[in-house]
Amino acid sequence: MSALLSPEGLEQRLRDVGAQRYHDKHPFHVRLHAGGCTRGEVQAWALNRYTYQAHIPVKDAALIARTGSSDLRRAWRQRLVDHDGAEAGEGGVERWLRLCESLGLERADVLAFRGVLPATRFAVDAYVNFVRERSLLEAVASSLTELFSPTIIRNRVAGMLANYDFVSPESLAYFSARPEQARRDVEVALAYVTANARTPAEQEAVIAALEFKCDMLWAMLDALQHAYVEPGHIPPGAFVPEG
Ligand SMILES: O=C(O)c1cc(C(=O)O)c2c(n1)C(=O)C(=O)c1cc(C(=O)O)[nH]c1-2
Repeated sequence: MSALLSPEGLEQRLRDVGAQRYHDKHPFHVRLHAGGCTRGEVQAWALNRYTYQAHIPVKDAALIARTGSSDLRRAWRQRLVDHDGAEAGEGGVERWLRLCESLGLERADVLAFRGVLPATRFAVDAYVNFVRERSLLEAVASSLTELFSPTIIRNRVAGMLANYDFVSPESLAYFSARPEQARRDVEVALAYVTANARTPAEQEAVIAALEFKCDMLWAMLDALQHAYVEPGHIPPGAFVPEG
């Protein structure tokens, strides 16, 4: 039986999970950021990642529906505004669609999830179901990959702007707001987790939830790598790059 960790000790264990398993280390991301991807591979990444983006507010709404705490609902609802916008035509999901369009994808195809890899759908569904079905503590903890997202986003934007002539600061506008939003999201989630994981078993469940989330993000990139890079087996019905 493990000992009860201090809040700082728990945070350190969570940071260790990211250091070992976060998707910044995945070969597909390394290739994407270093300029090694073809335009078709970048399109496939953006198209598949749209599935994740579109379901983030679905899982956040599911989490809000599960809590009896006004404080948690009030803090968490900002995420819905960030992704869905305060008005139609605003917000992160819309900005991700514009990124896809700027890469030459048809908006209607992206919105319909046309050509998305089966493994992307399964991974994203697993995340939404995790947040619906596991304890509220685990659901909150699973968002904590955002501890690590500001660094990968900074590296991605710098790398993609330096290496691809078909990418512009406007096309990457999605990422401008994210580091600050992630910092605020993490503050809420980390405070919740450290206050509510009060037994060694609860702390282990929090750590396992973050491992699950890292695995899910990793699996999405494994699917992209397998389909579009090595060995290049595109599943039936999935997006086929031109040329
Ligand atoms: O670009 C990235 O690598 C990255 C990673 C993550 C993440 O770690 O889950 C998120 C995002 N971006 C992101 O933009 C985002 O809105 C987001 C929400 C969440 C979440 O689990 O609630 N993760 C992430």
